[in-house]
Amino acid sequence: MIRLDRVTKRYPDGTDAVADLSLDVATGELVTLVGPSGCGKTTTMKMVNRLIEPTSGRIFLDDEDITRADPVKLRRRMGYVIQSGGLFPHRTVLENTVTVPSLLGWDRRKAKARGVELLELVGLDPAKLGDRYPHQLSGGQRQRVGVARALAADPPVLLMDEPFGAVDPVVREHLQTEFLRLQQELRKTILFVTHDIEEAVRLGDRMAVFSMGGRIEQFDTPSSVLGAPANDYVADFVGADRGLKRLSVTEITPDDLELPPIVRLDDPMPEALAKLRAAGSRWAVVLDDAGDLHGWVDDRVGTGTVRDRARRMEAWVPVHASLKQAFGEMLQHDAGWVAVVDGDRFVGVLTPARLHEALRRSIGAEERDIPPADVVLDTIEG
Ligand SMILES: Nc1ncnc2c1ncn2[C@@H]1O[C@H](COP(=O)(O)OP(=O)(O)OP(=O)(O)O)[C@@H](O)[C@H]1O
Repeated sequence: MIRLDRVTKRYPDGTDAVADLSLDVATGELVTLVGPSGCGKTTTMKMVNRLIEPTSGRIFLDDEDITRADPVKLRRRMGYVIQSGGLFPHRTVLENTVTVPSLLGWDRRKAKARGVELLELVGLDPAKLGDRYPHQLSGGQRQRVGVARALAADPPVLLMDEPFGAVDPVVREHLQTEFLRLQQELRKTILFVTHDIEEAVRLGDRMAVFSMGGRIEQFDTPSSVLGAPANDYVADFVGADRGLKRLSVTEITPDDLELPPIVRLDDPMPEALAKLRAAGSRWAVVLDDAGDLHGWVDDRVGTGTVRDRARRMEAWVPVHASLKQAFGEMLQHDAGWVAVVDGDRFVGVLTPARLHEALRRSIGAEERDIPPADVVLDTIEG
């Protein structure tokens, strides 16, 4: 747990970067700090690992007041990732990754094994990339090495300052997805600075919206910040396209899904077609012998078994993915629907119409403070 208690930072030239700020990050929680350039996000973060000393106030890590802790020892308990990756240019990827274990005096074999494990964890091939130098990597790869390095000594806390800021939007989204998956596994306590509202919404369990002078205007879940901005500043900052941003924070639930007819790979085609016709559907989902998702088959007449005609389904998302992920899959694969799976088990399909309904229900639930399932949608009949 990290707790900032009425922290103020005034720089020697009189700039008030942070004013009387209180904030807490629970163990295993990811809190995003978001706000315009110069609003004091970085100053706030750097006070936590004592790269900057607060003028007043106290900062706690668990129950320890770290305003008095040894900064070097403190930083070993906190991984730190910065925008450019901050890698040492004359050290290889593997050497960069094990910077902290080496400083801690781990023996070389153990440190190397840890480096290899971490590169794999962040999706880089150690055999291929471990001996390269940072300039021989893409921007996205460098950021991943930055994350691997921060995790090397398994610190309980991660401080991340615009870690995905230097890469293009497509790579950024990819890194965010992987990072979320990683965090589900690792459950680090994370303070994450960004000026990108979409990123703050997507990654944060809670988000702190800053205004100039290091003031927090709202500190709440992304869903609440989007649904019920605390004041005009926050409403302006989160922007008019709140509905679109809600796509990122609204999870798919089983109630959103349609259940098309289901056939098996070994079913004879005429039997499968009869099933389709009975259900009034143009296509069916195909499951394999184990009951896992294989793909789909359409209603064109054919002989043989479903196996001869079935096509693989490329567009799928795990249950509890966001509506935005589902929409992204549909666009990427030019698909009219996406399959939703729980592990390998097929749960149902999400169609564009159902996705739209789920989004409207999510907005209605937030506005009226009721569960999404209780929202009654008026529909204009076409
Ligand atoms: N060493 C310093 N001396 C004086 N003023 C400083 C110093 N460092 C930062 N500031 C000022 O403090 C304020 C907050 O800066 P900070 O870097 O924390 O903002 P930020 O929100 O992280 O901005 P950005 O998104 O642009 O990185 C700014 O007005 C900045 O100019």
